[in-house]
Amino acid sequence: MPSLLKVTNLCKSFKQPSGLFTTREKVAYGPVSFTIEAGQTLAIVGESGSGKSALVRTIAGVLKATSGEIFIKGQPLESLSSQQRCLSLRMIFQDPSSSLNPKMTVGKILNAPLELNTNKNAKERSQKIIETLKLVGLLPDYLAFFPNMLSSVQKHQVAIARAMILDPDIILADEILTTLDISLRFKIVNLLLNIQKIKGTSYIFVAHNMHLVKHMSDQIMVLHQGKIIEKGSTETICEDPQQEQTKYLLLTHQPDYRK
Ligand SMILES: Nc1ncnc2c1ncn2[C@@H]1O[C@H](COP(=O)(O)OP(=O)(O)OP(=O)(O)O)[C@@H](O)[C@H]1O
Repeated sequence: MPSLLKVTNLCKSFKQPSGLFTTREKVAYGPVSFTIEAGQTLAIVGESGSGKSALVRTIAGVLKATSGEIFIKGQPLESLSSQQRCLSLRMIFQDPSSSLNPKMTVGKILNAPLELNTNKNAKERSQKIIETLKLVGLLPDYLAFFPNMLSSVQKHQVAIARAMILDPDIILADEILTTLDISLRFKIVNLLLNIQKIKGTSYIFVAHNMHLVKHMSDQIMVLHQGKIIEKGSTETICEDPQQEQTKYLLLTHQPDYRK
């Protein structure tokens, strides 16, 4: 049976000006290969500029890969319609304060993907919206709220609801916890773990905080200057890191780390 997500030799480079009339290729990451199965969580970690965001943005379809392939359940991602992609993969962006349209109510924000990607009628959409709000721990009262009426954690809950409303197989989350303080981070992590238990969703997480990564991921992939320098089960990577960069990441986020 094919893997839920298979990434093969994926590369991304950007053209950058190097003189008045010349450009040069700047490699953001690659070649990168990995697989993820249903219900698993992969954490992508690495120092700033190592290519984490560019990688998840490519998988989400926001960036076009320079080379390499992405397969969902054995099918090339490019062969899927935009509707099929949305039903397979949804992205949660870094800062919900800027990714939620301030002019739309929570109800409209959650209705939009259903209207665009499903054949549900108004009643079915309304039921799905209420069910999804419940899944993320919000009451139906929030349907009429605008984003500026929500606390930062509630904005995260709505961003997660917007990603979950189509019941995707995979959620891509790019440093979604950085704007929250530590207790709220754990609230959101626990919410995501609970959703995973109920729905079997797979997550790909870009994260800096190794403590949270340890708490919620099954696999860790460490990027350094666009290359995978270490990859394995969370337990193995955290207990026996092989690379200096991995040890440094663990050291900076785990005061009790002694290796
Ligand atoms: N749109 C772009 N145009 C040109 N170069 C880019 C672009 N986006 C990213 N890069 C470059 O690609 C490399 C990887 O960037 P990326 O944002 O993926 O790193 P990151 O690991 O997510 O960093 P951070 O943790 O700071 O978000 C960097 O050198 C960056 O300057």
